[in-house]
Amino acid sequence: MSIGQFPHVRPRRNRHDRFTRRLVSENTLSTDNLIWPIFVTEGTASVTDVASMPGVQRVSLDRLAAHVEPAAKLDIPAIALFPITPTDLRDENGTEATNPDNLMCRAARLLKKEFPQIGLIGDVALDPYTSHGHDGLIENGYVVNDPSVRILVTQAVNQAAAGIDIIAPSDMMDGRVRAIREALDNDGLVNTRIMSYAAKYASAFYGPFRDALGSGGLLTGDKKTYQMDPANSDEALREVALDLQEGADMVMVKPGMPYLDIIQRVRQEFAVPTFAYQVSGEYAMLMAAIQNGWLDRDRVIIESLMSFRRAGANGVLTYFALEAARLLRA
Ligand SMILES: NCc1[nH]cc(CCC(=O)O)c1CC(=O)O
Ligand SMILES: [Mg+2]
Repeated sequence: MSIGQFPHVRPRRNRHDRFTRRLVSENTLSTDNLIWPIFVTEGTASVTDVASMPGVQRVSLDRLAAHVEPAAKLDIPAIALFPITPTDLRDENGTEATNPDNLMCRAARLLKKEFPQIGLIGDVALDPYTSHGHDGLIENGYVVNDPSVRILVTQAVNQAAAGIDIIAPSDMMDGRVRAIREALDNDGLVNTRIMSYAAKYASAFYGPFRDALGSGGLLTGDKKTYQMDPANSDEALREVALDLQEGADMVMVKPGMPYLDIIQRVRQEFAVPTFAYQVSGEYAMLMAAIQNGWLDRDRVIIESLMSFRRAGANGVLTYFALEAARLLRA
């Protein structure tokens, strides 16, 4: 490959100046790679801060268009919606998940009308709606699979009918991708895409998100009987293979930076559209250091997002999406 060793070979030559660095650069990060997660809440004229996620807010529907406007201006391709359900609307069975007029569906209808060009990604799982904070139904202390899937299917079809373009099941029940695909197709929603949270780990990095949703305090026990063990890697490939067989159009690995190895393996093995979620805890960690002046904000945002691209991700769900898009435009 090379003609010999130092002093003939000097890798620093290709870093000598900006033009050469540009020419030899192997990966790119652009606004095309960004998906912005958004928290929506009931009520009016309500914009509240998420304490553990500085800069992230929960917004009521009357404020949603104004909130999303900057993303439209920056040409961010898609946003991911997460509804916050008031405690009195939560129950054991997550009934509100199947209400065709729930907050998520209303948000979808509103945004489709206001910003038809922005892709809408809908989270499908029961945790925003259950009194126990789990992603599925509980029987005898166990999150049961098949009955949960039946509810997720209704939830997904309602979301798609309301204008969600990409259904993103984050629940980790077995077989839900096939069940959702069949139900969508039966309803003629053949172009609704599915981005499955295929390899989702039982992670401590979701803490701030559960604060944002108000499901953290409600959660009984942990999610280890359905989310993956952080020790496992081969299992992620089996999970992804199954979701692809079941009809997933895109797959996701979550969390992000602590799982770059998984992203890389998935991308190399399957060569399908692969997404990463830079989750709430990663955001909180970076923001805490940024706010202390310990990390350079602009550089660490771009570097952290570039790491996903290097690992092989097509795109990243990131709470930094607006900031990143601004930096990339500058
Ligand atoms: N269906 C739950 C869900 N969907 C997205 C996140 C986490 C996102 C984040 O931490 O930013 C979670 C948390 C969980 O599994 O408890
Ligand atoms: Mg699975």
